[in-house]
Amino acid sequence: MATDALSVSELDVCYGQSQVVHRLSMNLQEGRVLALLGRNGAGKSTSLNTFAGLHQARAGSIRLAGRPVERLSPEGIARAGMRLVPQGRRIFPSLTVLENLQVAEQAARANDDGKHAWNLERVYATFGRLKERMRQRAGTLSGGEQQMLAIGRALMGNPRVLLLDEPSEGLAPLIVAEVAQAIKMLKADRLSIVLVEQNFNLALEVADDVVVLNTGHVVHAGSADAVRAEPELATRHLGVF
Ligand SMILES: Nc1ncnc2c1ncn2[C@@H]1O[C@H](COP(=O)(O)OP(=O)(O)OP(=O)(O)O)[C@@H](O)[C@H]1O
Repeated sequence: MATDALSVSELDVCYGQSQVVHRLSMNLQEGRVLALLGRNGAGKSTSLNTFAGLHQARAGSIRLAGRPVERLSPEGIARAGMRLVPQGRRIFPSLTVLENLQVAEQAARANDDGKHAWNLERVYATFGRLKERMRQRAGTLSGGEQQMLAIGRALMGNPRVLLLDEPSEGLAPLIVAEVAQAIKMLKADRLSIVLVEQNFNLALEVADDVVVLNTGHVVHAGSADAVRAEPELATRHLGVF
């Protein structure tokens, strides 16, 4: 059987004495999108940040294409092929679109193996809007364009796994549809994606697999098809939908 792109096993994460993720296990197969859902405070961002090395897990393992990464630094994990697009996007607002992408490119090339599957041209081909706006300061882009730029920056590092933390946050419905399109394109490119979302409809539109967290515990895991057929499987844990 093929090795999973990302395999998380029995992960415990704490802030001080307070445990916020309990024995989280999940597997992401290559070229698939796994939606990690849950109410506010369920532990979704904490989980994603732990995968990316920003928090140390108290216990458990995180394997990227079979390789344990839970002891690596965030930079080491990024180099190994897993990139986080954080909540709030964190682009450089005073730099242009092009400069933002170039900074990401330089950081990636300083320590890679010479293979550049993603480059400026390919990012522009994927997100035409970024090409149109390449001389514009990133801080003046719309929310949706900033999200595309944040994803573009991550792609410049040639990830095999992308971690997307609430990409639709604060975006108008039309723009959310563009984000959904972008995620589908990346999936068609065989990227493997963990998507944290409050937007249930967006998540179900693009996901293959669904994991629902409630106060840091997995309360549902299964195929997105099953949730599409019976939304109640997930919605009863999500409250607001
Ligand atoms: N730096 C921190 N120190 C202490 N507790 C934290 C910290 N960050 C988050 N928490 C707590 O950990 C729990 C999980 O938070 P987390 O941000 O992972 O949830 P989430 O599911 O991503 O929710 P949201 O959608 O609101 O971002 C919450 O109870 C939160 O208050």
